[in-house]
Amino acid sequence: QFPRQCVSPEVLRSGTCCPSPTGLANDECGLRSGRGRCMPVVADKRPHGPQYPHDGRDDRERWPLRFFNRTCQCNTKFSGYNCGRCRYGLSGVNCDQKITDMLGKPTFALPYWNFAIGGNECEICTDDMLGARSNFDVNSISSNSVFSQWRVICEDVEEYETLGTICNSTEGGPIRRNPGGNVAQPMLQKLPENEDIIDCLELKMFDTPPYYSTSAWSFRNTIEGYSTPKGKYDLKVRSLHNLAHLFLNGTGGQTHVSPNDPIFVLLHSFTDAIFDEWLRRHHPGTVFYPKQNAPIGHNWRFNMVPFWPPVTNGEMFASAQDRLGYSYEVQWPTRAYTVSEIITIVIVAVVLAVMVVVGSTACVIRVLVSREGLEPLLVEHLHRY
Ligand SMILES: O=C(O)c1cc2cc(O)c(O)cc2[nH]1
Repeated sequence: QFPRQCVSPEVLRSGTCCPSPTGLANDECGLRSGRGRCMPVVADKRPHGPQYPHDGRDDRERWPLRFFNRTCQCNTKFSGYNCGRCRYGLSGVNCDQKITDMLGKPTFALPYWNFAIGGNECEICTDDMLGARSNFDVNSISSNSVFSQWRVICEDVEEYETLGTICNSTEGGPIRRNPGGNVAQPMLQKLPENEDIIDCLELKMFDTPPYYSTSAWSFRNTIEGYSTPKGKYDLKVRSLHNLAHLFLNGTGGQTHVSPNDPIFVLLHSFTDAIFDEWLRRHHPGTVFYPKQNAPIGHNWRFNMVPFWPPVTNGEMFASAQDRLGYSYEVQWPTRAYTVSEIITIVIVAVVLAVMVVVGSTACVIRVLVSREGLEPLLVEHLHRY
Protein backbone atom coordinates (compact mmCIF):
# COMPACT_ATOMS: atom_id res chain seq x y z
CA GLN A 1 0.00 0.00 0.00
CA PHE A 2 2.89 2.38 0.49
CA PRO A 3 4.13 4.37 -2.52
CA ARG A 4 7.19 2.81 -4.09
CA GLN A 5 9.22 5.98 -3.47
CA CYS A 6 8.68 5.56 0.27
CA VAL A 7 9.85 1.99 0.79
CA SER A 8 13.60 2.36 0.33
CA PRO A 9 15.56 1.74 3.59
CA GLU A 10 16.58 5.43 3.80
CA VAL A 11 13.04 6.76 3.41
CA LEU A 12 11.69 4.20 5.89
CA ARG A 13 14.37 5.23 8.38
CA SER A 14 13.43 8.89 7.97
CA GLY A 15 9.78 8.21 8.84
CA THR A 16 8.70 10.75 6.22
CA CYS A 17 6.70 9.78 3.15
CA CYS A 18 6.28 13.04 1.27
CA PRO A 19 7.25 12.49 -2.38
CA SER A 20 7.23 15.27 -4.93
CA PRO A 21 4.70 15.03 -7.80
CA THR A 22 7.09 16.87 -10.14
CA GLY A 23 10.32 15.22 -9.04
CA LEU A 24 11.78 18.68 -8.36
CA ALA A 25 13.78 19.43 -5.23
CA ASN A 26 11.94 21.28 -2.45
CA ASP A 27 8.62 20.36 -3.99
CA GLU A 28 7.47 17.67 -1.60
CA CYS A 29 3.69 17.13 -1.86
CA GLY A 30 3.60 19.79 -4.62
CA LEU A 31 4.38 22.55 -2.11
CA ARG A 32 5.66 24.95 -4.80
CA SER A 33 2.35 24.99 -6.67
CA GLY A 34 0.20 24.98 -3.52
CA ARG A 35 -1.02 21.41 -3.95
CA GLY A 36 -0.17 20.26 -0.43
CA ARG A 37 2.41 20.07 2.31
CA CYS A 38 4.28 17.52 4.37
CA MET A 39 2.63 17.30 7.79
CA PRO A 40 2.83 15.21 10.97
CA VAL A 41 0.44 12.25 10.94
CA VAL A 42 -2.47 12.40 13.37
CA ALA A 43 -3.33 9.01 14.84
CA ASP A 44 -5.88 8.43 17.55
CA LYS A 45 -4.26 7.62 20.92
CA ARG A 46 -7.21 5.86 22.53
CA PRO A 47 -6.52 2.22 23.35
CA HIS A 48 -7.96 -0.40 21.10
CA GLY A 49 -9.84 -3.39 22.47
CA PRO A 50 -8.22 -6.48 24.01
CA GLN A 51 -9.53 -8.99 21.42
CA TYR A 52 -6.43 -9.21 19.30
CA PRO A 53 -3.69 -10.97 21.26
CA HIS A 54 -0.57 -9.33 19.81
CA ASP A 55 -0.65 -6.09 21.76
CA GLY A 56 2.42 -3.93 21.19
CA ARG A 57 3.63 -6.16 18.36
CA ASP A 58 1.21 -5.34 15.59
CA ASP A 59 2.24 -2.89 12.87
CA ARG A 60 -1.35 -1.75 12.53
CA GLU A 61 -1.47 -0.16 15.98
CA ARG A 62 -1.81 3.62 15.73
CA TRP A 63 -1.57 3.28 11.98
CA PRO A 64 0.68 4.33 10.24
CA LEU A 65 3.07 5.56 12.94
CA ARG A 66 5.07 2.32 13.02
CA PHE A 67 6.30 3.26 9.54
CA PHE A 68 5.74 6.96 8.92
CA ASN A 69 5.06 9.98 11.08
CA ARG A 70 4.93 12.59 8.29
CA THR A 71 2.82 12.33 5.13
CA CYS A 72 1.33 14.63 2.49
CA GLN A 73 -1.77 16.59 3.39
CA CYS A 74 -3.37 17.87 0.22
CA ASN A 75 -5.26 21.12 -0.25
CA THR A 76 -8.95 20.77 -1.17
CA LYS A 77 -8.65 20.31 -4.94
CA PHE A 78 -5.84 17.75 -4.81
CA SER A 79 -5.36 14.19 -3.69
CA GLY A 80 -3.04 11.19 -3.70
CA TYR A 81 0.08 10.19 -1.80
CA ASN A 82 2.01 13.12 -3.32
CA CYS A 83 -0.97 15.45 -4.02
CA GLY A 84 -0.24 14.85 -7.71
CA ARG A 85 -3.83 13.92 -8.52
CA CYS A 86 -7.10 15.83 -8.62
CA ARG A 87 -9.77 15.20 -6.06
CA TYR A 88 -12.61 13.10 -7.42
CA GLY A 89 -14.81 15.17 -9.74
CA LEU A 90 -12.11 17.66 -10.75
CA SER A 91 -9.72 17.61 -13.67
CA GLY A 92 -7.17 19.78 -15.50
CA VAL A 93 -3.57 20.72 -14.80
CA ASN A 94 -4.63 22.79 -11.81
CA CYS A 95 -7.58 20.56 -10.88
CA ASP A 96 -9.98 23.47 -11.35
CA GLN A 97 -12.33 21.99 -13.95
CA LYS A 98 -15.43 20.22 -12.75
CA ILE A 99 -16.27 16.95 -14.43
CA THR A 100 -19.98 17.46 -14.97
CA ASP A 101 -21.20 14.19 -16.48
CA MET A 102 -19.62 11.86 -13.90
CA LEU A 103 -22.74 10.05 -12.82
CA GLY A 104 -24.19 9.45 -16.24
CA LYS A 105 -20.93 8.01 -17.54
CA PRO A 106 -18.89 6.00 -15.07
CA THR A 107 -15.22 6.53 -15.82
CA PHE A 108 -14.00 3.21 -14.52
CA ALA A 109 -15.07 -0.34 -13.85
CA LEU A 110 -13.73 -3.03 -11.54
CA PRO A 111 -13.45 -6.66 -12.55
CA TYR A 112 -14.85 -9.11 -10.01
CA TRP A 113 -15.33 -12.81 -9.36
CA ASN A 114 -18.89 -13.74 -8.50
CA PHE A 115 -17.92 -16.53 -6.15
CA ALA A 116 -21.51 -17.10 -4.95
CA ILE A 117 -22.51 -19.66 -7.56
CA GLY A 118 -22.37 -22.79 -5.40
CA GLY A 119 -20.84 -26.00 -6.69
CA ASN A 120 -17.21 -27.00 -6.77
CA GLU A 121 -16.04 -25.31 -9.97
CA CYS A 122 -13.94 -22.17 -10.20
CA GLU A 123 -15.46 -20.70 -13.37
CA ILE A 124 -12.69 -18.15 -13.84
CA CYS A 125 -9.90 -20.70 -13.41
CA THR A 126 -9.32 -21.13 -17.13
CA ASP A 127 -6.17 -20.41 -19.06
CA ASP A 128 -7.60 -17.35 -20.77
CA MET A 129 -8.55 -15.93 -17.37
CA LEU A 130 -6.94 -16.73 -14.00
CA GLY A 131 -5.34 -20.03 -14.94
CA ALA A 132 -6.60 -23.62 -15.19
CA ARG A 133 -5.38 -26.49 -13.04
CA SER A 134 -2.23 -28.16 -14.31
CA ASN A 135 -2.69 -31.63 -15.83
CA PHE A 136 0.46 -32.77 -14.06
CA ASP A 137 0.01 -31.40 -10.54
CA VAL A 138 -3.43 -30.72 -9.02
CA ASN A 139 -2.01 -27.95 -6.87
CA SER A 140 -0.33 -26.04 -9.70
CA ILE A 141 -1.51 -23.73 -12.43
CA SER A 142 -1.42 -24.94 -16.02
CA SER A 143 1.71 -24.01 -17.99
CA ASN A 144 -0.58 -22.45 -20.64
CA SER A 145 -1.56 -19.72 -18.18
CA VAL A 146 0.37 -16.46 -17.78
CA PHE A 147 0.12 -17.09 -14.03
CA SER A 148 1.78 -20.51 -14.01
CA GLN A 149 5.14 -19.04 -13.12
CA TRP A 150 3.82 -16.22 -10.98
CA ARG A 151 5.95 -16.30 -7.84
CA VAL A 152 4.85 -15.77 -4.26
CA ILE A 153 6.58 -13.03 -2.31
CA CYS A 154 6.71 -12.67 1.47
CA GLU A 155 6.06 -16.37 2.04
CA ASP A 156 8.18 -16.53 5.14
CA VAL A 157 6.00 -15.62 8.13
CA GLU A 158 8.84 -16.17 10.57
CA GLU A 159 11.03 -13.57 8.95
CA TYR A 160 8.24 -11.11 9.58
CA GLU A 161 7.29 -12.22 13.05
CA THR A 162 10.71 -12.87 14.59
CA LEU A 163 12.75 -10.13 12.95
CA GLY A 164 9.89 -7.62 12.89
CA THR A 165 10.95 -6.56 9.40
CA ILE A 166 8.73 -5.48 6.57
CA CYS A 167 8.84 -8.23 4.03
CA ASN A 168 11.68 -7.68 1.59
CA SER A 169 12.09 -11.32 0.74
CA THR A 170 13.14 -12.56 -2.62
CA GLU A 171 10.60 -14.49 -4.64
CA GLY A 172 9.37 -17.78 -3.27
CA GLY A 173 7.73 -20.71 -5.05
CA PRO A 174 4.96 -20.54 -7.66
CA ILE A 175 1.33 -19.90 -6.70
CA ARG A 176 -0.47 -23.00 -5.46
CA ARG A 177 -4.20 -23.51 -6.15
CA ASN A 178 -6.51 -26.52 -6.16
CA PRO A 179 -10.05 -25.05 -6.19
CA GLY A 180 -12.59 -27.24 -4.41
CA GLY A 181 -9.97 -29.92 -3.90
CA ASN A 182 -9.69 -30.00 -0.11
CA VAL A 183 -10.88 -33.58 0.37
CA ALA A 184 -10.02 -33.50 4.06
CA GLN A 185 -12.59 -30.71 4.63
CA PRO A 186 -15.72 -31.25 2.50
CA MET A 187 -17.28 -28.00 3.82
CA LEU A 188 -14.55 -26.08 2.02
CA GLN A 189 -15.09 -27.88 -1.28
CA LYS A 190 -18.18 -25.86 -2.20
CA LEU A 191 -18.49 -22.20 -3.05
CA PRO A 192 -21.04 -19.96 -1.27
CA GLU A 193 -24.57 -19.87 -2.73
CA ASN A 194 -26.39 -16.90 -4.24
CA GLU A 195 -28.95 -17.22 -1.43
CA ASP A 196 -26.15 -16.57 1.10
CA ILE A 197 -25.67 -13.06 -0.29
CA ILE A 198 -29.40 -12.38 -0.20
CA ASP A 199 -29.44 -13.51 3.46
CA CYS A 200 -26.45 -11.47 4.61
CA LEU A 201 -27.84 -8.31 2.97
CA GLU A 202 -30.85 -8.60 5.29
CA LEU A 203 -28.73 -8.06 8.40
CA LYS A 204 -29.45 -4.60 9.73
CA MET A 205 -26.58 -4.10 12.17
CA PHE A 206 -23.21 -3.27 10.69
CA ASP A 207 -21.38 -4.69 13.70
CA THR A 208 -22.03 -6.01 17.19
CA PRO A 209 -19.88 -6.46 20.33
CA PRO A 210 -17.20 -7.69 20.71
CA TYR A 211 -16.57 -6.32 17.17
CA TYR A 212 -14.48 -9.35 16.37
CA SER A 213 -14.49 -12.62 14.48
CA THR A 214 -16.84 -13.95 17.17
CA SER A 215 -19.59 -11.33 16.64
CA ALA A 216 -23.11 -12.64 15.97
CA TRP A 217 -25.81 -10.90 13.86
CA SER A 218 -23.13 -8.57 12.53
CA PHE A 219 -23.14 -7.79 8.80
CA ARG A 220 -19.37 -7.19 8.94
CA ASN A 221 -18.60 -10.55 10.50
CA THR A 222 -21.07 -12.33 8.24
CA ILE A 223 -19.73 -11.00 4.96
CA GLU A 224 -16.26 -11.74 6.33
CA GLY A 225 -17.48 -15.33 6.70
CA TYR A 226 -17.18 -16.18 10.38
CA SER A 227 -20.89 -16.82 10.87
CA THR A 228 -23.73 -18.40 8.94
CA PRO A 229 -25.01 -16.23 6.07
CA LYS A 230 -28.01 -15.36 8.27
CA GLY A 231 -25.63 -14.05 10.96
CA LYS A 232 -25.59 -16.82 13.59
CA TYR A 233 -22.11 -17.18 15.02
CA ASP A 234 -20.66 -20.66 14.95
CA LEU A 235 -16.99 -21.41 15.54
CA LYS A 236 -17.02 -24.16 12.91
CA VAL A 237 -18.67 -22.15 10.14
CA ARG A 238 -16.86 -20.64 7.19
CA SER A 239 -19.01 -18.74 4.68
CA LEU A 240 -18.97 -15.99 2.03
CA HIS A 241 -15.58 -14.21 1.78
CA ASN A 242 -13.70 -16.66 4.00
CA LEU A 243 -15.18 -19.66 2.24
CA ALA A 244 -14.19 -18.27 -1.18
CA HIS A 245 -10.60 -17.94 0.10
CA LEU A 246 -10.50 -21.40 1.62
CA PHE A 247 -12.16 -22.95 -1.47
CA LEU A 248 -9.06 -21.89 -3.46
CA ASN A 249 -7.13 -24.33 -1.31
CA GLY A 250 -3.61 -23.02 -1.73
CA THR A 251 -1.88 -19.64 -1.74
CA GLY A 252 -5.22 -17.80 -1.88
CA GLY A 253 -6.41 -19.58 1.28
CA GLN A 254 -3.57 -18.52 3.55
CA THR A 255 -4.00 -15.10 5.13
CA HIS A 256 -0.35 -14.02 4.98
CA VAL A 257 0.18 -14.83 1.29
CA SER A 258 -3.29 -14.80 -0.30
CA PRO A 259 -2.81 -11.45 -2.12
CA ASN A 260 -0.15 -13.16 -4.25
CA ASP A 261 -2.86 -15.05 -6.14
CA PRO A 262 -4.38 -12.59 -8.66
CA ILE A 263 -7.83 -14.01 -7.84
CA PHE A 264 -7.53 -12.11 -4.55
CA VAL A 265 -8.34 -8.79 -6.24
CA LEU A 266 -11.43 -10.20 -7.97
CA LEU A 267 -12.63 -11.97 -4.81
CA HIS A 268 -12.31 -8.75 -2.86
CA SER A 269 -13.93 -6.48 -5.44
CA PHE A 270 -16.98 -8.76 -5.32
CA THR A 271 -16.95 -8.69 -1.50
CA ASP A 272 -16.72 -4.89 -1.64
CA ALA A 273 -19.63 -4.78 -4.09
CA ILE A 274 -21.78 -6.71 -1.59
CA PHE A 275 -20.77 -4.21 1.09
CA ASP A 276 -21.64 -1.37 -1.27
CA GLU A 277 -25.07 -2.89 -1.84
CA TRP A 278 -25.52 -3.20 1.93
CA LEU A 279 -24.60 0.48 2.32
CA ARG A 280 -27.14 1.49 -0.29
CA ARG A 281 -29.90 -0.54 1.39
CA HIS A 282 -29.16 0.33 5.00
CA HIS A 283 -27.55 3.78 4.50
CA PRO A 284 -23.97 4.68 5.37
CA GLY A 285 -25.17 6.50 8.49
CA THR A 286 -25.93 3.14 10.05
CA VAL A 287 -22.31 1.99 9.82
CA PHE A 288 -21.45 1.71 13.44
CA TYR A 289 -17.92 2.10 14.68
CA PRO A 290 -17.63 1.83 18.46
CA LYS A 291 -16.01 4.69 20.38
CA GLN A 292 -13.61 2.26 22.03
CA ASN A 293 -12.90 -1.40 22.69
CA ALA A 294 -12.92 -2.48 19.05
CA PRO A 295 -9.82 -4.30 17.79
CA ILE A 296 -6.94 -2.49 16.12
CA GLY A 297 -7.98 0.14 13.61
CA HIS A 298 -11.72 -0.30 14.14
CA ASN A 299 -12.56 2.29 16.78
CA TRP A 300 -14.46 5.34 15.61
CA ARG A 301 -12.07 7.91 14.09
CA PHE A 302 -9.11 5.54 13.96
CA ASN A 303 -7.08 5.57 10.77
CA MET A 304 -8.13 2.68 8.59
CA VAL A 305 -5.48 0.03 8.07
CA PRO A 306 -3.68 -0.28 5.64
CA PHE A 307 -5.10 2.68 3.73
CA TRP A 308 -2.69 5.18 2.26
CA PRO A 309 -2.60 8.13 2.59
CA PRO A 310 -4.08 7.85 6.09
CA VAL A 311 -7.85 8.26 6.28
CA THR A 312 -10.08 7.85 9.34
CA ASN A 313 -13.13 5.61 9.22
CA GLY A 314 -15.28 8.68 9.95
CA GLU A 315 -13.97 10.39 6.81
CA MET A 316 -14.31 7.22 4.80
CA PHE A 317 -17.96 6.71 5.66
CA ALA A 318 -18.99 10.36 5.43
CA SER A 319 -20.85 9.31 2.32
CA ALA A 320 -19.86 7.39 -0.75
CA GLN A 321 -21.69 9.94 -2.86
CA ASP A 322 -19.89 12.96 -1.35
CA ARG A 323 -16.46 11.41 -1.37
CA LEU A 324 -16.56 9.38 -4.54
CA GLY A 325 -19.49 10.74 -6.50
CA TYR A 326 -20.57 7.39 -7.86
CA SER A 327 -22.85 4.53 -7.10
CA TYR A 328 -23.05 1.01 -8.49
CA GLU A 329 -25.47 0.00 -11.21
CA VAL A 330 -25.74 -3.63 -10.19
CA GLN A 331 -28.89 -5.67 -10.53
CA TRP A 332 -28.88 -7.90 -7.47
CA PRO A 333 -30.88 -11.08 -7.63
CA THR A 334 -33.99 -11.09 -5.48
CA ARG A 335 -35.08 -14.08 -3.48
CA ALA A 336 -36.89 -16.80 -5.43
CA TYR A 337 -40.61 -17.04 -4.45
CA THR A 338 -42.15 -20.22 -3.07
CA VAL A 339 -45.20 -21.80 -4.77
CA SER A 340 -47.55 -20.69 -1.95
CA GLU A 341 -46.23 -17.12 -2.22
CA ILE A 342 -46.82 -17.14 -5.97
CA ILE A 343 -50.42 -18.42 -5.45
CA THR A 344 -51.06 -15.66 -2.85
CA ILE A 345 -49.67 -13.00 -5.21
CA VAL A 346 -51.89 -14.28 -8.06
CA ILE A 347 -55.04 -14.31 -5.82
CA VAL A 348 -54.35 -10.77 -4.55
CA ALA A 349 -53.77 -9.57 -8.13
CA VAL A 350 -57.04 -11.17 -9.35
CA VAL A 351 -59.05 -9.69 -6.43
CA LEU A 352 -57.57 -6.23 -7.12
CA ALA A 353 -58.34 -6.55 -10.83
CA VAL A 354 -61.97 -7.58 -10.07
CA MET A 355 -62.36 -4.62 -7.70
CA VAL A 356 -61.07 -2.23 -10.37
CA VAL A 357 -63.42 -3.68 -13.02
CA VAL A 358 -66.46 -3.64 -10.68
CA GLY A 359 -65.62 -0.09 -9.52
CA SER A 360 -65.31 1.28 -13.05
CA THR A 361 -68.51 -0.54 -14.18
CA ALA A 362 -70.38 1.09 -11.28
CA CYS A 363 -69.06 4.50 -12.41
CA VAL A 364 -70.24 3.89 -15.97
CA ILE A 365 -73.74 2.85 -14.76
CA ARG A 366 -73.86 5.93 -12.52
CA VAL A 367 -72.95 8.21 -15.48
CA LEU A 368 -75.56 6.52 -17.70
CA VAL A 369 -78.20 6.77 -14.98
CA SER A 370 -77.54 10.48 -14.42
CA ARG A 371 -77.61 11.05 -18.21
CA GLU A 372 -81.03 9.45 -18.37
CA GLY A 373 -82.19 11.82 -15.67
CA LEU A 374 -82.85 8.94 -13.28
CA GLU A 375 -80.36 10.03 -10.62
CA PRO A 376 -82.93 11.76 -8.40
CA LEU A 377 -84.97 8.53 -8.35
CA LEU A 378 -81.89 6.50 -7.52
CA VAL A 379 -80.90 8.86 -4.69
CA GLU A 380 -84.40 8.68 -3.30
CA HIS A 381 -84.27 4.90 -3.56
CA LEU A 382 -80.98 4.78 -1.64
CA HIS A 383 -82.36 7.12 1.03
CA ARG A 384 -85.45 5.00 1.48
CA TYR A 385 -83.62 1.67 1.81
O1 LIG B 1 -9.68 -19.62 7.82
C1 LIG B 1 -10.28 -18.64 7.39
O2 LIG B 1 -11.41 -18.34 7.72
C2 LIG B 1 -9.60 -17.77 6.43
C3 LIG B 1 -8.56 -18.02 5.61
C4 LIG B 1 -8.28 -16.87 4.91
C5 LIG B 1 -7.36 -16.48 3.98
C6 LIG B 1 -7.35 -15.19 3.55
O3 LIG B 1 -6.47 -14.76 2.68
C7 LIG B 1 -8.25 -14.27 4.00
O4 LIG B 1 -8.22 -13.03 3.54
C8 LIG B 1 -9.20 -14.65 4.92
C9 LIG B 1 -9.20 -15.95 5.36
N1 LIG B 1 -9.99 -16.54 6.27
